[in-house]
Amino acid sequence: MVGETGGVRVQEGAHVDFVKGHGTQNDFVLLPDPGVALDLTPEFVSALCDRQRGIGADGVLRVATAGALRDAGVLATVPDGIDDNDWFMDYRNGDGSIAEMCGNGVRVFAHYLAAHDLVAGNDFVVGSRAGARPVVVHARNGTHAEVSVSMGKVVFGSDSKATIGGTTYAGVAVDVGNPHLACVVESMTAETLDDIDLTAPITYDTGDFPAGVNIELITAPTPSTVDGVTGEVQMRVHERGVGETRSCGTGTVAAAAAALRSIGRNTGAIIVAVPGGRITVTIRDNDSELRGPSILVGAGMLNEGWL
Ligand SMILES: N[C@@H](CCC[C@H](N)C(=O)O)C(=O)O
Repeated sequence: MVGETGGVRVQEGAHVDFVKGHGTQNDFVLLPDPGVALDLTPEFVSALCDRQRGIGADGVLRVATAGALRDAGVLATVPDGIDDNDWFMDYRNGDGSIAEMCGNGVRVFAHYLAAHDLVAGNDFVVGSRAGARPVVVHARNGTHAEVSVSMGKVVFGSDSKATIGGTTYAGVAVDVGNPHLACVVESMTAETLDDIDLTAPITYDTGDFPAGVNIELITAPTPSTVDGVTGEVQMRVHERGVGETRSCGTGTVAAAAAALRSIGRNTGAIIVAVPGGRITVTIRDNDSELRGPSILVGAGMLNEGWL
């Protein structure tokens, strides 16, 4: 038997719990759904993420194991490197579209798992459509955590460009499991970056990015004052499927790699300052790492028929 809760078909008698969290103010609604009872239609996800008629968020993270998602037909197969019993971040953008990976989301997801004793220890794998993402929860309580994520190898593509509100920015395609156009703008200052209108119309080369793209505008790196860190940049982002967000974890990895490349380096650590906070990204030859905060804001239950 199924009933309707907020427009979502669920087993009768079930209700829909949610948790709200954010990583550097990139915010998410987490839906614990171990039985994969929820049908995350684009209509439902976009209503839930709507800041007037829903809970409000940049994206949705369904919490279920990889095997359960496959058995329910949400995943065609479990990606390599992920076990059936691993928790899998089933990520949706605010417009309801599916994305391969979310770097801020995976930190919040890992914090939620650890805070709810759903994993043994602080060092475990989170599954994503881009593959396994090993995480370490360094310090946490039920509200705050510091989490690092191994984000895999960063792959550069071709040079490309985007036009935002009539101004064209040159950048480079960067694959961090999802697609990015990272534009390091030598002449840009923190102030001129602030002044850019990211609600203005945006065009990019759809030949380079047939599945859409996340676009980062980045200042040139300045030397860091933090020990062992190569440099610092400021970044703003326009996310595929969302619009401007106050942070994008995969975007900070793309930005750090592009910033290092702009000073002739392939590896190093960069602090990326975004409107929502600061993230440390380390780029290595065959791997990258994102380290930053997670905050679990609160929890609640969706009222039946809210949608
Ligand atoms: N905010 C995320 C990225 C979410 C996915 C992105 N919008 C896409 O469509 O690729 C992050 O923190 O990485």
